[in-house]
Amino acid sequence: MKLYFLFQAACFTTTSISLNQLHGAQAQPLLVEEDLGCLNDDGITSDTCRPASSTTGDKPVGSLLPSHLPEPVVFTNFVENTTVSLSNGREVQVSTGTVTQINQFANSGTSSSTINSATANSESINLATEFSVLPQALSRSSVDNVLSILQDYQYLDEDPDTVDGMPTYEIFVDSPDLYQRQGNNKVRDSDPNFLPYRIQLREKLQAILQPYLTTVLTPFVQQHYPDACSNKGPSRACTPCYSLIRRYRHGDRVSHATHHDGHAIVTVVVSLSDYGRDYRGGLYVSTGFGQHEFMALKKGDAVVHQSTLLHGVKVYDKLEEPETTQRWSWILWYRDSTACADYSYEWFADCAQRGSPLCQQLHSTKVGSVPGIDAKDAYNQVLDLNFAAARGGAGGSAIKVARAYLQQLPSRLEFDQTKAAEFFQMAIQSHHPDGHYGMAHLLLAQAQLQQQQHQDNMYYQDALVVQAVAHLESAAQLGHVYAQFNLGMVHTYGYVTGHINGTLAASWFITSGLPEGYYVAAQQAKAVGDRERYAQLGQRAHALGFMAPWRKQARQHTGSGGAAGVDLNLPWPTAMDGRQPPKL
Ligand SMILES: O=C(O)CCC(=O)C(=O)O
Ligand SMILES: [Fe+2]
Repeated sequence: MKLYFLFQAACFTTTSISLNQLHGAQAQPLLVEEDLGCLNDDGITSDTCRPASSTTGDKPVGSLLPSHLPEPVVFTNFVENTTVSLSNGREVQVSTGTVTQINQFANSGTSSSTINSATANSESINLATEFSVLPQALSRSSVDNVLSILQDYQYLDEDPDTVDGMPTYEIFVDSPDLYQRQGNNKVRDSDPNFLPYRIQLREKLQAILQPYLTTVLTPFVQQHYPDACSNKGPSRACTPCYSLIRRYRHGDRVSHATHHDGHAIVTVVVSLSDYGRDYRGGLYVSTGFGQHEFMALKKGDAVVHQSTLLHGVKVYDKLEEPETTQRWSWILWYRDSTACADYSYEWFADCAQRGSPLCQQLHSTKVGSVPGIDAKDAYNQVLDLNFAAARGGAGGSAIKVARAYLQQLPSRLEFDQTKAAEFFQMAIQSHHPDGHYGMAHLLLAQAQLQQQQHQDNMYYQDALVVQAVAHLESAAQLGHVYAQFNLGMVHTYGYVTGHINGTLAASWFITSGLPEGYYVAAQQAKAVGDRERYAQLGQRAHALGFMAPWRKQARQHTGSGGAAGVDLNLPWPTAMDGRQPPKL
């Protein structure tokens, strides 16, 4: 049953920014088209509505367990295996994989009328992208030599990552501004206590790695992407401007949220660890329906891709000796300039013009740096590009437009919750988990508002809350860590189910892998007197940046993965016992 309900405009004094934005004086009625089964037409929960009858798929809402999350699936869609001769006479084995993003509403045209009207002008949808795997691009002995240099190095960088705002645990081997990082976050590169050793370390690493760059990886990149990398003249040849090594390890960083490498015309990732033996999971590509499929990379295998590949990292513990799980990777970000100048404003301009939604999404992040562009022009282009991209099925752009309508991102768009919900729904159709998270936020804010109006403590099982939790469960299944964290809140406070389940809550908090998740789980362990678990979880929270002076701000910049404007603290109505989740 399709029902419409309104967000009522009201003024509340509240410290929550999101609530101010949702309920401020400028709030308009929000028309959300949702299958909200048990709501009356005026948006009030009917007495007969109970969450037991509410389901996501065939499971009651509130029943999703971390163990239901998909086990790591290995990517197998390789369409070609060939031997490529490089211009220097070397031969390399290459397997080509393809990934197609699938957008249901854009393809079928049968979904809701609001969405169709938003996409009426969408043209052909082409979100396919490919990548190459070069098995054994580095010899195992070279990899072992690299690892022996780094294995015991205790002082990797710990600055906040631009994708997920957690400590990077990486070290740059090379970059155009390696030793001019004063004022930025790579503090150890300008600290005399660390610098002399780092210089030596880099020399040793370069001695091993540079020959592979010169003879295998860069020739392959230049040959494989002629238009991007070799046809623009000698000074515009693709060059490995950034070279860094990153560590993932049980107990500290084990993930890197889903993202596009918009800053690299080509990326090469070389695994320095063995899939299966050292770790499970690892580097994944995000496939058609938003699932993650993992590259079963062995030591020395390289993956080569461009910015259009949606990817991330999630390292799962080994089944045996899980505490020894680790994965190291060598990452190269190429630019199309031998001087490492930034021409990224050119990279996606043409394909964006030709109507590729992904290029439009990526180009929208670059227009501000087009030489000579004035601020107003740039602003309008960013908006147009994101609208076009969203309508073409690029979920990341749909999310940005939605957040702009909520004024969670700077924008001159009028505050409009109906539009925001429409674009969140579009993102959902593109299998972007942030669409679900955004809907959950809107629904909870609505529930919180109604609760305040009605002075009613029964909102923990309100249909709005049920629907929000259903969205959180959908997002959690797609790997959304903020949603997983908030499922921890659901079971800590008994939302929807009416049962407090501390064990399940802790399990969700830990599954999120967020420092805040480990912190709350640590507090729960402390509350039940489990000192050992408290210490262990607290240590993990600390290793991921909890309490670091930059963490909160980094979280605001990165959201759950590289895009600002999403809050970990959802506007929960008060729970059945009158408590409310803390704001972290
Ligand atoms: O560590 C990896 O395998 C890849 C990391 C990554 O995607 C990145 O740093 O952009
Ligand atoms: Fe990446």
